[in-house]
Amino acid sequence: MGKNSKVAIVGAGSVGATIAYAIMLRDVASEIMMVDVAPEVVRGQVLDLSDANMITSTKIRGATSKEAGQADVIVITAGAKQREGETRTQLIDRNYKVLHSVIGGMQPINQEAIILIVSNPVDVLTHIAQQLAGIPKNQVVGSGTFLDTSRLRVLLAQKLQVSASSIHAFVLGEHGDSQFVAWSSASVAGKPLLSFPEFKDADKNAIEKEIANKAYEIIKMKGATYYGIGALAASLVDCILLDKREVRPLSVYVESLGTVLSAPAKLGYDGIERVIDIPLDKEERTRLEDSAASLKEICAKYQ
Ligand SMILES: NC(=O)C1=CN([C@@H]2O[C@H](COP(=O)(O)OP(=O)(O)OC[C@H]3O[C@@H](n4cnc5c(N)ncnc54)[C@H](O)[C@@H]3O)[C@@H](O)[C@H]2O)C=CC1
Ligand SMILES: CC(=O)C(=O)O
Repeated sequence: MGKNSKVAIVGAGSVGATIAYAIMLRDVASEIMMVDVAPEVVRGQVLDLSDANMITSTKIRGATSKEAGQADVIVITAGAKQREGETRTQLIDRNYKVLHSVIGGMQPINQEAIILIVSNPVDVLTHIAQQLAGIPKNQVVGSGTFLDTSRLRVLLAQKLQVSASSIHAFVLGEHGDSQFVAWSSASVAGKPLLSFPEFKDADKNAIEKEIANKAYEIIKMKGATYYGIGALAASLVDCILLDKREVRPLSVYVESLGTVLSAPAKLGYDGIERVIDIPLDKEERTRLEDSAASLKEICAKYQ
């Protein structure tokens, strides 16, 4: 743990609190500051989370937006969540306003900070945050399709009976309905995934649908998703604070497509240090371009 590794979490709802909890259990931050427009929620979450302080050194407290703007890592989870059947992009009008007020309230933001956007629609909000934050673009990143990729690897791991971390496969594009699986580059130990006998008759479309629908399914059953993103976002915070340079599918600006969407990117202390141009076949390239076009159309309304 760094001596002064301060994390701010703006939005102390289910996702914000779960990320805070996962960061505390990893013991990688010296302090977590929680911020929300609802002061009672912050007080309640801080009291509850502080009960874990016997087994973690990460201190937790409520803070102002200005204090949050001076953190090393600022995680934004503020805003509306999907209701049953609602898409992520349908949240844009509400969450654009929230993002505007969150970023405005933190100004001037620490020039060295890394901002991690989690609120949805995450790719569009990351693009907007890159324009509003006043810090270099590569220091503003979204959690993107990291969650979908985890869902995919867990499912593939069950089919292959290997650990999910031994599978190299990415969900790319939008963290949303136009996402796709980069099957042509998926592998285990360098062997193409689709050449394994377990995948000989696999219905790739059905797997893609299952991954893309998982959030809708969970929301239908319990109203929200937060454990998966909590664990994964905490691992991204860890990756930044410890300069791990892991390659993760994150919402980043892709120069060749002129927009923000998920691509494999190297994440470390300085934020996004490199975006990797993953090999895609013709169909996957078309799906990436289609995903970019749909995101650009939404972003254009908020320039
Ligand atoms: N990127 C991803 O993979 C995932 C993203 N999400 C997204 O995370 C967001 C949060 O979801 P939940 O925590 O379940 O919602 P929630 O309703 O439990 O919490 C949202 C919190 O944001 C706060 N808030 C609203 N406006 C604010 C402002 N201007 N400043 C500070 N706080 C403000 C609310 O008071 C509330 O406490 C949603 O947009 C959801 O779609 C959720 C799961 C996965
Ligand atoms: C809500 C959301 O974005 C997810 O669980 O994928």
